[in-house]
Amino acid sequence: MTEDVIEESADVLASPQRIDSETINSASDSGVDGVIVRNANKSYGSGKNKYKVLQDLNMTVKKGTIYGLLGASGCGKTTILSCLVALRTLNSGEIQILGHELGSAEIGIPGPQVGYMPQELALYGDFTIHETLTYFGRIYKLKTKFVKSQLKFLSELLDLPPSDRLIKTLSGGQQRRASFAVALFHEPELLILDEPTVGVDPLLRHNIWNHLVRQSVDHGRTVIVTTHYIEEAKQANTIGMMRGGRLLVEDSPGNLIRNYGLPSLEDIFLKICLKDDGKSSASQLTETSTSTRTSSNETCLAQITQPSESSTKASNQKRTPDDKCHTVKTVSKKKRQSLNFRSSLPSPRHVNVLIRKNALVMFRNVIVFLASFFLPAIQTALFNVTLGGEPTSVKMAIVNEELDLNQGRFCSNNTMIDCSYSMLSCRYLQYINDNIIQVPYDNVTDALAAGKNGEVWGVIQFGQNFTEEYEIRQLDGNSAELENIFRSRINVSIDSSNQQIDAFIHKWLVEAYRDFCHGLMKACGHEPGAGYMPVVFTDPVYGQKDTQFTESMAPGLIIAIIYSSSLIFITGVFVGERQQGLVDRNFVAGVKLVEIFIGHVGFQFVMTFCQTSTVLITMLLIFKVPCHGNVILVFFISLMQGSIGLCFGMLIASICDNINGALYLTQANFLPILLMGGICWPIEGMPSTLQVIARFLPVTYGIECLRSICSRGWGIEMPVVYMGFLVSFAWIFGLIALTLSIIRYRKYSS
Ligand SMILES: Nc1ncnc2c1ncn2[C@@H]1O[C@H](COP(=O)(O)OP(=O)(O)OP(=O)(O)O)[C@@H](O)[C@H]1O
Repeated sequence: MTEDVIEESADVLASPQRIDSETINSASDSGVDGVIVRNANKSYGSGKNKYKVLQDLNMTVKKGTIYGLLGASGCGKTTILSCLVALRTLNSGEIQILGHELGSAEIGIPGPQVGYMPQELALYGDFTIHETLTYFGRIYKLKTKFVKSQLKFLSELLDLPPSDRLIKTLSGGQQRRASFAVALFHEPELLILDEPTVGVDPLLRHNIWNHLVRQSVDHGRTVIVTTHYIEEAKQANTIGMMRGGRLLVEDSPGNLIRNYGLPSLEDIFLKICLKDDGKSSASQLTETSTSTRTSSNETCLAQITQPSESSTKASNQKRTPDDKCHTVKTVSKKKRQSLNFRSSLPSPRHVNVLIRKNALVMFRNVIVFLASFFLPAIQTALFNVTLGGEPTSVKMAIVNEELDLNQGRFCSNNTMIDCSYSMLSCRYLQYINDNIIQVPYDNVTDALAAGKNGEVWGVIQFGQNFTEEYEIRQLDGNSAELENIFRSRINVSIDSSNQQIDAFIHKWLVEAYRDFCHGLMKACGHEPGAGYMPVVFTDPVYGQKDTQFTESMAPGLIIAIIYSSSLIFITGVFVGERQQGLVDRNFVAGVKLVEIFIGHVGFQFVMTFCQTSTVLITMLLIFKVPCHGNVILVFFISLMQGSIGLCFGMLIASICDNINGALYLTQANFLPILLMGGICWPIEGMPSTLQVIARFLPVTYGIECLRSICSRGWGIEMPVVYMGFLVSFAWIFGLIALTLSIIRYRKYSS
């Protein structure tokens, strides 16, 4: 979400369906300023798969009371609770909390005014209980002393294990109690608890309910609680019974028992459900709900006067809620706008707490931490060690038909120094690189068969009178006959299944011929270069002759490694948080989604900074890959490309709801970049349409920029270099804007 909830409230205020001020005032005047839900409708899915979960639901919770929401599994309890804490929005209908429309800046929901316990754990498994509460304490801006006393109090109340135990090591029941402690911890005005007593033994359940009653009676706090243990809900002031997204009845337990003449709430619920089954007309339903609502309002009014005089006094002294509401309601429009604007800005304190949290989560996962820190450097080292080296021990079959021992034609070692034109085949073979192992074969047929069997990489063949034919060809020059040209050739046949080896054999044999010519001309007193082809590669414009493969690949590899490391880690972390409900819990605690975004990107940026440093140290200092340009520019363009990876990772994480989908998209994103970004193959070698697409990839300009700095030594004044920086900036800002829009859209369309 780009702006916080408070800003969202502006939309809600403008909604034509908002509760009119008369309703607000009358509700407020009569003391009904806890939670009011009117005509709530909510659907999931779209098109044919769209189905209604809440149907014209009305709910009235008086301030300072406990409201027990009962209903079968899947009837929509969690959905309405998540709407109350602003995790989801209604399709239509109104919600008022503590006298204000949900989302308005004054009520602090999401934020410190609400304590929310979701059904799932939604706690950081690698945190201890103490760290968990301290983390939320910082989010709520609580004093250390208060945090300590609450930790002690809640540990006793909820029978929590020692506070230095990691959440992930607790039993299911203990984890739920720790989650409950987080909801109670900051003593919020409104408690929204989704099945808090699941997995809790009867004695503890009793304590929990006692605590909730004290919270409502002594402190005037409002509690909405769902439970599957119907009978324990008797301790609530009001019970709402839900079925199929509708509230069938809403009344005090006493009234329900009296009116239905049944001893247990379970029997009453059954009876109401049976009655509901029998009803067919919608008007009957409306009638029931209206009458029960009226009686509920009366009961709650009676109950709100129940607290003892002393406790009421105490609570009034503490905060006089109505006064507070009144004061806030009269805030001027200008002040409200400035409040909205200020609240929409990310809070540096929240961002700081989130970054520290992310660091702690990372350090607790030692393997992930080490991997994210050292993996890029290890990949770089691997690249340098494995790539670029020349192949060795490449076997080539030699079929030399010049050899004939009977005629004294054999190879001797001193053929390289004299000018005699004898056994030139042997002379040439001595110039061949040692990387080639020469395996003699008697005839071409056997040699080719060995090549086909994979025993050799190719065949080098000389004709019977190679030396004589070679000499004639030299003497005849331009008038050499075609037959003579054929016989004076060195025939080479290579297994081209491996392009790299093919290219190396090709290069070595051509080099050997150049050296052979050079040696022969020199020995005969001629100009050494006379026998060689006249195309000469003089000093290169940039780089050096025979630029190493690693050197030419390095810019692309540096960026690919930094980009992909940043992308993968941030995607995994953020999707994981979302899947575990941690993002939702933070959001309800008042953390804006933009702060969560900054928290992740901020922390991962530090990691990207370290990764960029280790990759460049490995590449430039350890493996001494030459860099002719400014190293600071090299560092910054690499860091920016890593930042694009971070932002792309956040974009993927904001789209995907599960790790598998995120991994798939990460992979799908990485491969085109590797193939089309000019890392593996020059863009100039691609079809023209692909060249255009390649230019739109996030790394293409960055790689070109880095290559120009490293290999050409260019500075920021060169268009290729500054374009690399500008395009990277544009990608970063574009991705941030897109991600924040998606986060905002996805939340408010859920
Ligand atoms: N995000 C979602 N997308 C689609 N359907 C959903 C979503 N969340 C809930 N539902 C469906 O909406 C219905 C109501 O779900 P909800 O979680 O509100 O029920 P519940 O009363 O809280 O159930 P339980 O008591 O089992 O927790 C269920 O059929 C559920 O499958």
